[in-house]
Amino acid sequence: MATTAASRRPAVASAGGGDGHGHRHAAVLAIGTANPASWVTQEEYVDWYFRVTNNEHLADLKAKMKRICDKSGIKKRHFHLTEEMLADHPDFADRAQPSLDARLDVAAAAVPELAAAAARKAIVEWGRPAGDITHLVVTTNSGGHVVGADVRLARLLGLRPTVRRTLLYLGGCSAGSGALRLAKDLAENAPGARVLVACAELNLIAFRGPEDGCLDTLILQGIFGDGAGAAVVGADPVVPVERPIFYMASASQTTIPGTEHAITGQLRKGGLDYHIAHEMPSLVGEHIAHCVADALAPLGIGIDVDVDGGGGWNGLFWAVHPGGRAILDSVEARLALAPGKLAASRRVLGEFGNMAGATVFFVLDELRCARGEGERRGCEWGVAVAFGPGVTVETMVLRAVHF
Ligand SMILES: CC(C)(COP(=O)(O)OP(=O)(O)OC[C@H]1O[C@@H](n2cnc3c(N)ncnc32)[C@H](O)[C@@H]1OP(=O)(O)O)[C@@H](O)C(=O)NCCC(=O)NCCSC(=O)CC(=O)O
Repeated sequence: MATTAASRRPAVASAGGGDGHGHRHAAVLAIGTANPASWVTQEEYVDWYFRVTNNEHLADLKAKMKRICDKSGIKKRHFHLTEEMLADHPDFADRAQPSLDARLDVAAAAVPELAAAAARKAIVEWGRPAGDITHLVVTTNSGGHVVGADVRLARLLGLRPTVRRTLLYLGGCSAGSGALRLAKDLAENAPGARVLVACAELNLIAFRGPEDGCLDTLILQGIFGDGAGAAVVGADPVVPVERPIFYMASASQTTIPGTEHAITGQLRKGGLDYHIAHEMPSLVGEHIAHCVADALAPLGIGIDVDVDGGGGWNGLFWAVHPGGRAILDSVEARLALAPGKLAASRRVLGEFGNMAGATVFFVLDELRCARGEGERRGCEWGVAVAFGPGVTVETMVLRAVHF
């Protein structure tokens, strides 16, 4: 008989967010997001991109880029990098030029500022003073400094000098989920801890003009956008001030053997040189079921994927990293998810593109606002899944407080 998450509650979970054995689960207590003010519609992007990089003569590549953008499921993307900035830094469009120093100089100020915009919203929602934050976890793919974005962010927010900081660079698109996993561990193991997690991503670190023979440049420039997300994480919420949104029942990481080649990147003189293999959508589709099943099993949630065409997966709500439209399609097809189950991920992809590690905060924010809609209705339990270099799959099992 099929056992679905909808029909069977985990034997080990208690109402207060614990595991029934005195171990308290951390909760996401607040979420904030932010984007740079300037944005380009996906419809206009191809003309914009080939014009500002002085490559309008590359007609074939332009036509291919148009096909990619048309099929991307993206409506607009926000960018810190503007046409004016590119006029001052034409070297950003040519990765043969030594532009890394200039890119890092821009990112040094812009990353903490964008992260602070998201974090301020999270702190306001949290309802307690910034000085009550005990730990700070900051992650970005757009940086390489000491003193880093964590110190600057702590200063911008007025955090205590004793706040315990962790800075994570170059974690790819799974970085935000990895940071949340770390926050969960900190919150559950340090009594009274309140962990601020922040991630800011700027496309300018990897921006480059189109090049013959490097087709993943088009993917990179065609789907990635800028954004920042933040969350406050803590166990044992102080009611009524703190209002949990999602309890974090478990968080796990899997590295898919033999896939190190699939997503690679390196900081080079011309910026972050990032490559994404064509097979990412099928790779994700192939591995998502066992990663999620492995994460659910210890909680006593079983999914029988062989019954009802795999319909058991519909008993969960889903926060899948929208790495690209084809990735969401692949997950939806493999898990036989009902239409609308990935609507939060698709809305975020549509409004902002793939914001790498920051994206998970946007998807969780969408999901908690989507109470009446198909993706959440009736589902107490759900999963957040993100993919990054490794290939890494970060899986977090969540229990929604209001469902
Ligand atoms: C790019 C797409 C929107 C295109 O849509 P479709 O696949 O439906 O359309 P399509 O097959 O006609 O593809 C349009 C054109 O793009 C080309 N194309 C597709 N994927 C490509 C890739 N990865 N590299 C190079 N070219 C690619 C196709 O060959 C085709 O060329 P032609 O038209 O000439 O035949 C989609 O494939 C997509 O969403 N891909 C997922 C992108 C991805 O891997 N994202 C993960 C980012 S990594 C991440 O999130 C984690 C991290 O970075 O850490």
